[in-house]
This record gives sequence, structure tokens and C-alpha cells, in this order.
Amino acid sequence: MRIEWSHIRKCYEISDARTRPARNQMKNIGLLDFSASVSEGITVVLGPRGAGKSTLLRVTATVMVPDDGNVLYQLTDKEMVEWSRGCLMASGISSVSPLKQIISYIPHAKQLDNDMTVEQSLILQARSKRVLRSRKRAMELLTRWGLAGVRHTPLYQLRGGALKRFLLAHGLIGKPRIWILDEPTEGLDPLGRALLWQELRHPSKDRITLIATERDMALAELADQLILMECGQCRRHGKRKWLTAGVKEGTVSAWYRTMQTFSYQQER
Ligand SMILES: Nc1ncnc2c1ncn2[C@@H]1O[C@H](COP(=O)(O)OP(=O)(O)OP(=O)(O)O)[C@@H](O)[C@H]1O
Repeated sequence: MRIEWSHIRKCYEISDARTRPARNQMKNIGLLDFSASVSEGITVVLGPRGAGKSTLLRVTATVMVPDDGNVLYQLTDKEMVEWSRGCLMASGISSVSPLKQIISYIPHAKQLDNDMTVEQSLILQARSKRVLRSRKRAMELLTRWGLAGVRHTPLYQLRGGALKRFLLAHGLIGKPRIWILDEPTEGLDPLGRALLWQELRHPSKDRITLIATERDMALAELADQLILMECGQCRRHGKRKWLTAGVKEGTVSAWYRTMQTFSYQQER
């Protein structure tokens, strides 16, 4: 399996009338001519705030349409799916329906606006992903991710570590082949961190895991591949071992420091 991004551009229109000049509508650049590719394994996307990491994840998860360029998903030797504005206009959203079943996207959420309980939501998700024995699978995940104590809690009341663990369990329920995580360790408690590490160290064989993080270098050390972003573009990408071989310490953190033209350290 492989994902290939070609010349992706994504701009956001600035909606705040106070910051918008009267005639020229201003745009924020999310992605600018972004090209790269990844194969099975864990890919960690690094970059400073505003580099475009979340935008890349949203486009790849097909929750956002790129303005230009395309994403190709090589699912098997014979099956390839394209995601682009052109494809969407020509064939509608059904053109990416094979992806909807296999992608799980976990956004960077601080709170959920939903009064369903944890248990109900996991069962519903298992059913929507057409998991066999969906209730059993939901209970399995509920227990494994330490959610039994909050099973009857409405989602809007979940906070901190429990919320993060719920999101991870929810995302894994359908055994996704493409697992996309935006800042998964932010707000995660030690139990969740240990469970996430376990999951990342023993992944399904045929899975692409795409993780964005701004500063969790311990997470980045688990990567098979790295993408370094800056100003909406891909500045470097490749195998972690090759990229870090050039620095004395041989770690992602040391490599990342040598790549800084942005103020990673000064921000701290
Ligand atoms: N909804 C939005 N409306 C307007 N501009 C946006 C929106 N979302 C992102 N942007 C802008 O797009 C650029 C890239 O943002 P993005 O969130 O993708 O970067 P990031 O690397 O994930 O940073 P962060 O860690 O701060 O989320 C930034 O300039 C940001 O301000």
C-alpha cells in the first residue's frame, strides 16, 4: 500500500471581516505544492506551528478537498483511488467510498459535542464500519483502552486522557488500513500513552499510520518514515534511519534540531 501526494495546494479564506481588506480577500496557505509519498508503516509528520501538518492530514483523510493537485492511494497492485477536486467534480464523493471504509482519522479534538455515551458510540462506529460481532468488538476496545469506568458517560463530558483514549479506541474499531492521528499524545495520560505505544509497536502488517506532531520527539522515534514540513511544503521526507544517520546522536530530535531554520528552540 502507498499514498502519494502530488503538488497539493490548499488555501483557507480568512473569514474575519476585520482582518480582511475591503477588496482583496486574504488567504492563509495550508499546503503549497506539497509532494511526497509514503508506504506501509509509521510516518511521523513534523514541523513548527502553522507548517500545514493538520491540513495535510485533513486532505489525506478526505475530509478536506485540495484546491489543486491530487492524492493517490495505491490500495493493492490492482486498486488505485484518486482524491482531487477534479475527481470530486467528475464522479462525486462516491469516487472515494472505498477509502471511507479503510481510513480512520483522529482530529486534534479538545471536546466532543455529542450526547451519546462512550459505549453507544463505540457500538455505532463498529456497525458503521461493518465489523462482525460489533458489540463484542466495541466491548473489547472499551476494556483494552481503560474506558469501562466511563462507558455510560456522554461524550461531551469526556475530558483529557479519557477523551483521548476514547478517540483512539473509536478510530481503531474498524481495523483501519490507513490510520491518521493529529497530535495523539497531546493531553494523553500515562495509561493511554502506554497503550498507544503498544499499538504502534505491534501494528497490523498492511497499515499506513500517519501521525502529526509538533514536539513529541519520543513519538517521532517510533517512525519508519519522516516528513518535515515548513510553510505548507515538504522540506524533507524519507526513511527515519537514513535521515537520522547523518547526525552524530542518530536521533530524530537531534536531526530535527539540525533542520531548524524556524525557531523550534526559541519557542520553548
Ligand atoms: N480553518 C482555518 N481557517 C483559516 N486558516 C487556517 C485554518 N486552518 C489552518 N489555517 C492556516 O493554515 C496554515 C496551516 O495550518 P495547519 O493547522 O495545517 O498547520 P499545523 O502545522 O497543523 O499547525 P498547528 O500545530 O498550529 O495546528 C496556518 O497558517 C493556519 O493559520
